[in-house]
Amino acid sequence: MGSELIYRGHDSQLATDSYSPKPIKPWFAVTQPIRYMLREQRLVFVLVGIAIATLFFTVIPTSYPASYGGARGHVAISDSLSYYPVETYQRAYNPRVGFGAVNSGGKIPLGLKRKGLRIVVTGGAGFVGSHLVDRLIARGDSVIVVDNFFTGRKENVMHHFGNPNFELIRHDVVEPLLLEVDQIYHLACPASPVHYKFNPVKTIKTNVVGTLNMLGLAKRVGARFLLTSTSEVYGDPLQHPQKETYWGNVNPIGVRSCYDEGKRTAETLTMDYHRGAGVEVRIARIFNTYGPRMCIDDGRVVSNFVAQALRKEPLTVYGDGKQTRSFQFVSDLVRLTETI
Ligand SMILES: O=c1ccn([C@@H]2O[C@H](COP(=O)(O)OP(=O)(O)O[C@H]3OC[C@@H](O)[C@H](O)[C@H]3O)[C@@H](O)[C@H]2O)c(=O)[nH]1
Repeated sequence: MGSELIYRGHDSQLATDSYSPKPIKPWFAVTQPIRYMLREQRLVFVLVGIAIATLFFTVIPTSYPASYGGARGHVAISDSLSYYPVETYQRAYNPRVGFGAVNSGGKIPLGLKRKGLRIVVTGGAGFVGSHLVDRLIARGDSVIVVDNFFTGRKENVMHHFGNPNFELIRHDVVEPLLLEVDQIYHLACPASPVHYKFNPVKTIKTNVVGTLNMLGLAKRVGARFLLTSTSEVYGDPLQHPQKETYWGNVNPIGVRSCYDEGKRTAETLTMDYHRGAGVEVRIARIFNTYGPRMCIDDGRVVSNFVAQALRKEPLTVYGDGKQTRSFQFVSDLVRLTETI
């Protein structure tokens, strides 16, 4: 039995001896693809192709609308909305900057969508604010509404509840607030004379302290800031229609001055943050606006007249009835506010 085992061992040795491994590839087989690339200037063509592709994706601007990019231009807008065409403050580098440079340099390859902005809208549950929120969400941005619900209503923004791009915060802008955002639309303040005269000290505090807080936030996070001001900065104007260069005729101690002077101070603060701290700003002087979601008890002339007409009551004209106003529909206002 033992010899048999020895014999088998010989067999297996023989089998091992007869094994012939694969011959190792010669060196030229490894270098063959490289030689192939080097022949007939193929490598040159590959490098030129890479260079063209790089140039195409980095230098050629994409086809975004002009309203989203580039430096500030003078936008043609109606008499009912005015603003200061302040120069764009160009930051050295910020991948999440606002309208001014969101797509500068055409860095977004073709076929990719614009990245949505993070925007806070103060007073976003109000009449004008809620329409602006609708617009911003429709174009793909993420919106945080900040509202104390003094005149704003949850019903105005309820249709966005459950949308991941929408958040609602009950907050009064006279208290500081820290949010990481790209843009700030600062609308928070009662706008109807009936409402802003209800608590005049609170009105001027909202306009001064509230605007200071929001400008401080804009400076801190590098956000673009838009102030909704008012035609009332012209006071009892001596020029008709009022040009942006007109400085107004305002009574500093009148019953409307909490709003008029409050908004004038808010404009001053806005320009000082722009000049002194380089915050990118816009100011929209909004005239008398009407449209859906306006409260029936808003107190302004359009809602008052509509309510009285529906009740078949005579329309009440205050004073001598010779006063004039510029009126605009809310969707026109929102479209223009978004553009500037
Ligand atoms: O029932 C009314 C209400 C108002 N009026 C008159 O209609 C004119 C318009 O008054 P409104 O109350 O609608 O408001 P105003 O135009 O004075 O200001 C409004 O427009 C500009 C916005 O920026 C302000 O926020 C807003 O208050 C005023 O002369 C007012 O006296 C009436 O004759 N009857």
